[in-house]
Parts: sequence; C-alpha cells; structure tokens
Amino acid sequence: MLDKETISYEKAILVGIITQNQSEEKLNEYLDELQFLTYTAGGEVVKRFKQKMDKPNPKTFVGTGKLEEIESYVIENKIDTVIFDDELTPAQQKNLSKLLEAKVLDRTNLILDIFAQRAETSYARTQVELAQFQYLLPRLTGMWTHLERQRGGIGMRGPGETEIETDRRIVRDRIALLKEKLRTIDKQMAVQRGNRGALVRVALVGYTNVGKSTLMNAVGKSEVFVEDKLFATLDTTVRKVVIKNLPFLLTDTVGFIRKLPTQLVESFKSTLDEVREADLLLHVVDISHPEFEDHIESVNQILKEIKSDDKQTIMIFNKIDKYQPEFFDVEDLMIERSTKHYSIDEWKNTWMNKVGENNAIFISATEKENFEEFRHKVYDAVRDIHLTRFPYNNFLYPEYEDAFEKEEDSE
Ligand SMILES: Nc1nc2c(ncn2[C@@H]2O[C@H](COP(=O)(O)OP(=O)(O)OP(=O)(O)O)[C@@H](O)[C@H]2O)c(=O)[nH]1
Ligand SMILES: [Mg+2]
Repeated sequence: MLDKETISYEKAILVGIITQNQSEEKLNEYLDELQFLTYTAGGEVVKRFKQKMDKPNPKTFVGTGKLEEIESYVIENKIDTVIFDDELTPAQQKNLSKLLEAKVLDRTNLILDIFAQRAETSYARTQVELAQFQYLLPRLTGMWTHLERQRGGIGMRGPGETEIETDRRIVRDRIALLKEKLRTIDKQMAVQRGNRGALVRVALVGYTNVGKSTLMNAVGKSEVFVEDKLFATLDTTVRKVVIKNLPFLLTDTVGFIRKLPTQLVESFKSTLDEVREADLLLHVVDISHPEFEDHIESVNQILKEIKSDDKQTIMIFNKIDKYQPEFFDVEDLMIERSTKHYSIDEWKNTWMNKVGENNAIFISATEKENFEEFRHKVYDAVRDIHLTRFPYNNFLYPEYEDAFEKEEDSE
C-alpha cells in the first residue's frame, strides 16, 4: 500500500554569533535565511543557538561553555545535524565533528548540498561536483579520522602524512578532470551562444526566490520550474520571447544569495556567462522581503565580481501584491518611523528615485499587476538596443503603441 506522502525531515539546530560586524538583528535575519536553506535541503530546525563574542573561537567557532550547552542539547534531543551560519575553517570543522555527536555542517556545505540535490543537467552536476571537491580539499585532514577508524588494522599507525597526501592528490586530479570537462562544455556552449545570431539578449538576475522564473513563465509562456524554496533554478534556461512582434532572447539564471560560497561563484562562472554576455539585465527584487535592500546589494556585488555591473539594467520590483509596510503607531514614542513603515509610493521617493523612471518598474508577476507597463519598458529597451545595432531596421519595430501584437501573443 502506498503511504501518504511522509517526508522525514532531519532534526537540525542552527548556531550563529553576534559580533561587532554582525548585530543580533542581522544574525536573526541570517538565521531566518539559514532556516529556509535547511528546510530546502530537507531539514527541520528545532532550535537556534546564539553567542555574543568579539570574534569566532579559532578552534571551535563558539566558546567552550556554549559548546557544552549545544552538546547536551544534541544528545537529549537526538539532533541529527548542527548547522553553523558561517563557513567553518578546516580546523573548526574537524574539532566540532569530534566533539559533537551529530553531523556538523556550515552554510557553504548546506548550499552545496542543495545545489547537488537540484542539479539536473550534466553541466550543472559537473559544476557542483567541482565546487564540492574544492571545498573538500583543505578539509581532507579532518576527514582522515573517519577513514582511519574504518580502516584500522596492521600497518595503520595513525594517519601518515603520505596518505593524506595521496588523498589530496586524488582530489586534485579529480578537480583538474572536472575543470577540463567544464572547459569542453563551455566551448560547446559558446558556440551555441554564437549561433543565436543577432537577437538582443536579456537576462533575469536577482536574489534567490524573488520570482525570476515566474516572470520568465509569464513573459515567455514557457514552463520553468517555480517553487517557494531556495535555488529552484540551477540551470540557465534561454527562451526566445516575442513582445509585439519584437523577438529577443530571455535567460533565466540561478539565484544569488548572501555569503555565497566562493567556490560556487567560481564554478558557476560559466553559467553566469549568459549574464556576462547579455545586452540588458532585468534585476528582479522581492520588495515584500524585509531585507530586499540587502539582497540588491549582494546581487550587485556578485555582478561586479563577474564584471557585469556596468550593464544596462532595469530594476523590477516584484511581489507588490504581497508588500505590507509595518504598522506605525504615531502615539508610540519609542518607535521612530523608518523605511519599514514606508508605503510603496514613499519607497519610490527614496534612492529608487535615482534609478530613473525608465529603469524601475513595480509589478506582481503572479497577479500580472502593471504587466502591460512592464512589457512596454522591456520592449522599448530591447528596441533601442536593436536599433543601435541595425539602424536600417527602424521600420520593423515601431513605437510600442503602434506595434502590432503577433497573433499567438495576443491576449
Ligand atoms: N505573492 C507573490 N508571489 C510571487 C510573485 N512572483 C513569484 N512569487 C512566488 O515566489 C516564489 C519563488 O518564485 P520563483 O519564480 O521560483 O523565484 P526565482 O527567483 O526563480 O527563484 P530561484 O530559482 O530559487 O532563484 C514562488 O512561490 C512564486 O509563486 C509575485 O508577484 N507575488
Ligand atoms: Mg528560478
């Protein structure tokens, strides 16, 4: 008999620290995100541990007292996994794995794990595998204790440096092999991109879970995987889209996240080539998310890393249907009015003002609010790019208002 869908979640606890650079408020935001990541990876968070410290303990990340507290909680509550918000050093990971009776993961681990679960094409799998091996390489010494226990026996007097070296070499060889494999696929992909001809290229970029794929589906009438979990999209999807007779290429890309593991940015660089080669970026923002400004900041940071920060960009403030300012009580003298209490119209008068009318749009991809305006803006931008390239094609693409809707595209 078939069981009703029973998902067994691993029991997890989260650990984070409050430092001079990371206030308690900030930590809470990060832990909220870490909890969402855990859930995406198949875990259920039952408790959070926080500690205030000047800087992380180089041996155990948190202090000894806190670690004891965590340890007894783990034992009493049969916790499977302890997840640290920051990337642990190889030494910390090694020590913590010894001291705690549970799997020890950090944010990077978790993200890599989700990526591994979700990678579908051989290209995405190769990229994730490469990132995983790069993460593993400096941590091999920590793993040795496990291997050692398994092997034991004659001639195994502790982990000899030579054996660690052998393991390192195997991993290094594997890394070299994966890089070679990626290079080959990259070449093929570059050829494919080259074959796409003169069409203007538009790429959807943005933080994870902001609605990029939803928007792609809404514009392109395509079916891209949408889910209320993080990193629903790992592979880039390119679709030919037509707005009022004007064809262009629209790319959906992997979402970005704060504290993105450097190995991942590195190995996903080729996926991000689509972004690098785009003529126009649509930077999608989930305006209903309390930290959306932070999200924009980290997306811009990554765009800079891949040298795409100077591209023409339209900011798409999505999910306006869900946007809810915090209630501001005028009589409560303890609370100062801040951006949390802003209406969308007030937001428009902040720095958003400087983005320029043509480069910002407020929409709801699910409710199709302001969708006509969105199509208009994208049409104008794509048309401008097209006309700078092919001035003689002027007659082909008139002003938006005068352009005819292609039959298949009309509503
Ligand atoms: N309320 C509301 N929800 C939306 C809107 N647009 C998207 N969503 C929801 O947000 C969630 C994430 O949407 P996706 O389209 O998968 O987001 P994404 O940016 O592609 O995410 P990744 O691929 O994970 O980076 C889904 O549950 C969508 O239904 C919107 O305008 N309003
Ligand atoms: Mg997506």
